[in-house]
Amino acid sequence: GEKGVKLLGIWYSPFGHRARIALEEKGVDYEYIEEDLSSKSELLLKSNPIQKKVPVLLHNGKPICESLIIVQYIDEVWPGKKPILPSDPYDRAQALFWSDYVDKKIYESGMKLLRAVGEGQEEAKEFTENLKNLEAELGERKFFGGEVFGFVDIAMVPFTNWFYSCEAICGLKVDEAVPKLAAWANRCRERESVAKTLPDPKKVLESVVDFRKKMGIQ
Ligand SMILES: N[C@@H](CCC(=O)N[C@@H](CSO)C(=O)NCC(=O)O)C(=O)O
Repeated sequence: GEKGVKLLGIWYSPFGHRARIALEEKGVDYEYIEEDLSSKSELLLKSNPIQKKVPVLLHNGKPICESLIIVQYIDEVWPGKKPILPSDPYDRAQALFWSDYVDKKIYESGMKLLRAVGEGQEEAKEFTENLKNLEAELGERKFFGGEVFGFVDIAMVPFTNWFYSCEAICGLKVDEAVPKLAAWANRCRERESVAKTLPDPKKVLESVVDFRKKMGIQ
């Protein structure tokens, strides 16, 4: 296996899951290091002094920060099998557009929903609309990469772990709202790289409930 590959992460972070799924897809041996964000390690502060966030990939002692940049780096350093980003410039641009969409629209509206006070109907509506745009982009394809489980698939699949919490907290039935996207999520979750990386959605719900309690959200 590859010497000197470490990933700093935190168990619940969809951003860290992206990097782990990419490493697993490429068959790269790596050491996973769980971070404690309540008292950040020297290694994290030294490796990512600007953002002080996880994930951080350490490759031969050199840090790479930001999850989508880490995935792109992994794709370039271990090109071998299973390309993650398309080689065609136009397809690449579309992949970067939709992964950015996940980062901005899906993540932010999803977080607003998980933090919603009361029924969260407005937040659920916005989150659902954003999911519908993704579903339209997927269309009838197997993956966002077409036949290939690629960059946008890796960018988005960790956030499907929030669907269970969305239903528990505000009754949003994602598989009814976006059935084709829900089917895509199930296809992805059958992959070993995803199955061994994503935590149990019930455990994620516990941490969301715990977070809401800490924030005094009813
Ligand atoms: N754009 C970045 C986001 C990483 C992030 O928010 N990481 C969080 C943990 S997951 O919610 C984090 O490290 N937070 C620590 C802090 O904000 O102090 C990426 O894609 O890697």
